[in-house]
Amino acid sequence: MGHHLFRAGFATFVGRPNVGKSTLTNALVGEKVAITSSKPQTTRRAIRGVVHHADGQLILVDTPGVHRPRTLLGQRLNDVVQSTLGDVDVIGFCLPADEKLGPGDRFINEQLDQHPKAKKVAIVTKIDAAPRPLVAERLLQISELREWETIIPVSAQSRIQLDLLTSELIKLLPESERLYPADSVTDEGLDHRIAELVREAALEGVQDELPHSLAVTIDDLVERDDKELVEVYANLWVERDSQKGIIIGKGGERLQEIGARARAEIEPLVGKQVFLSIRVKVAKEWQRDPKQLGRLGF
Ligand SMILES: Nc1nc2c(ncn2[C@@H]2O[C@H](COP(=O)(O)OP(=O)(O)OP(=O)(O)O)[C@@H](O)[C@H]2O)c(=O)[nH]1
Repeated sequence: MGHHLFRAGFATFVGRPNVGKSTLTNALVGEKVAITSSKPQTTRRAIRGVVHHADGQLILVDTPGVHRPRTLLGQRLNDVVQSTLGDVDVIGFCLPADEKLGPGDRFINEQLDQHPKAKKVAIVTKIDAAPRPLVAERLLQISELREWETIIPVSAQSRIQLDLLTSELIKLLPESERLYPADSVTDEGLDHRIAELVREAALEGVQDELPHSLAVTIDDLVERDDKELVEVYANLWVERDSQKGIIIGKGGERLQEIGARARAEIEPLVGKQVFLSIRVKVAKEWQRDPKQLGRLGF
């Protein structure tokens, strides 16, 4: 083979909550957490990860779940989604193999019409969780939604067709030199990564109602000169006093568990020992209040 085209560009995954976007992103990027200080001038978007491939560089951009907004938070998230979608080379619409096409999917599909420049790929997720005939039926239904560049069935969990997905996505990117150095995986801010890890730790094992009412902010990150230690001061926001009780637990037991779990994830990330302080605070009805939302970074 002679001349070898290199491609690079941006893609984002959209889809209803829980269809497997995060799992797929992590599976493609290959590392859950990796930090690099390099920041190309090409983008201000939230980079979730960079997939390096012989033929190109696929930069995955984060989008919060597109859904029908019920609260102000939902509305804000949708605005973020819209501005991200206007900006990427490829949109991967994730639809789970093990669930029927629903009004939520059709709503998102209609939203995609507003972004004619982006190439659209249907990604059928979780094919390990559905019998073959059902996957086939789903593929047919999805093919009727619109003219896709391609439709690719995958399983992030069982690592089925992930390489194919990567190379198909790269084929749709513009010809370009590398946009990121070859060793970078993600450049998301350290504060943000840490906040996410605290949030994940807090969500482990809690019941349905709570997750949407949780937000984490980082007040301060202090790198100590006198020892190999980073001090992290985090706030964990809930909406109601009752939720505060649930998070803290009897005698503070749950909060301690959350801290220990989060610390175990943060330490490899910063490469040092971590002192983690988590304060649980109540921001009443924060999902509906613009001032609070601003403060929590939405
Ligand atoms: N069987 C199976 N389950 C999967 C697969 N990928 C993800 N899941 C599960 O589906 C659930 C949702 O996955 P996420 O990756 O969090 O979904 P998401 O679309 O990022 O969800 P939001 O963050 O709410 O938008 C989790 O319980 C995953 O373990 C897969 O390939 N196969």
